[in-house]
Amino acid sequence: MVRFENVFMRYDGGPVILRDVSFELEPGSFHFLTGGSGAGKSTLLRLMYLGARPVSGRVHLFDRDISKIRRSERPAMRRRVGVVFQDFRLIPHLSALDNVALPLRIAGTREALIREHVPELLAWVGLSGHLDALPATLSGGQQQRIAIARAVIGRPSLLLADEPTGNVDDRIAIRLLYLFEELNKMGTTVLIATHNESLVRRFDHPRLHLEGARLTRATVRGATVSAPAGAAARPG
Ligand SMILES: Nc1ncnc2c1ncn2[C@@H]1O[C@H](COP(=O)(O)OP(=O)(O)OP(=O)(O)O)[C@@H](O)[C@H]1O
Repeated sequence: MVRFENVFMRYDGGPVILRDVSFELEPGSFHFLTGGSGAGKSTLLRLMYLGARPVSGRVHLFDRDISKIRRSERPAMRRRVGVVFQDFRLIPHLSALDNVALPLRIAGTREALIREHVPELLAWVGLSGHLDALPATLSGGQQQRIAIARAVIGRPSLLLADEPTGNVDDRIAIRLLYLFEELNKMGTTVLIATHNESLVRRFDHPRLHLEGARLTRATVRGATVSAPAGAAARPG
């Protein structure tokens, strides 16, 4: 689904953000991505949704080396990836319903289906009373839930969520995690970047952890940190 091989990443000659990072996300897997503020979590996600290229090393998405994907192919590949951005990136002049409906409309889904499924999902995330609201009239937590609904509505092959519960209380955070788990059960590969340790410990999924520009893979419930995640994949 996603494979990093010896990836180095820095911005414009700045400090190294990712150093020799190698790992693989198997299809259908569910991982948390943890690390302190500035550890490079968003950068790692950016490389996966074709928002950046590594300085060296290779990133494979859906079995394609991202450096070899033609510009014309990018929109189709991006459509297979649902992204919850840390800053939401909602379209300000569209209602909650229309923001969430957007990926379906782009994919040509029938309007009748959109009118059925989008309100259902918005109700699940607790926004049934806000279908026609513009993002600016909603709280940060409500906007975040629209962003999540938009990312999952098309049942993407890969879901990348950057701090998706950063603006909601624990009760809603757990409910959103259940939503991601449901999506995962239907086949979506999920990677969630988060600072929320209690959430990581509550849900039984392995974690990838960034520290000092290196990636490690931890076992269930984040109990022990083992060898670098890519160790097995490296030659020699
Ligand atoms: N577009 C950019 N240009 C230059 N530097 C950047 C850019 N994006 C991120 N950085 C820098 O890269 C480093 C890693 O940032 P990144 O956002 O990936 O970390 P993070 O782990 O997601 O942090 P947080 O948890 O605070 O969101 C930081 O030092 C940041 O300032």
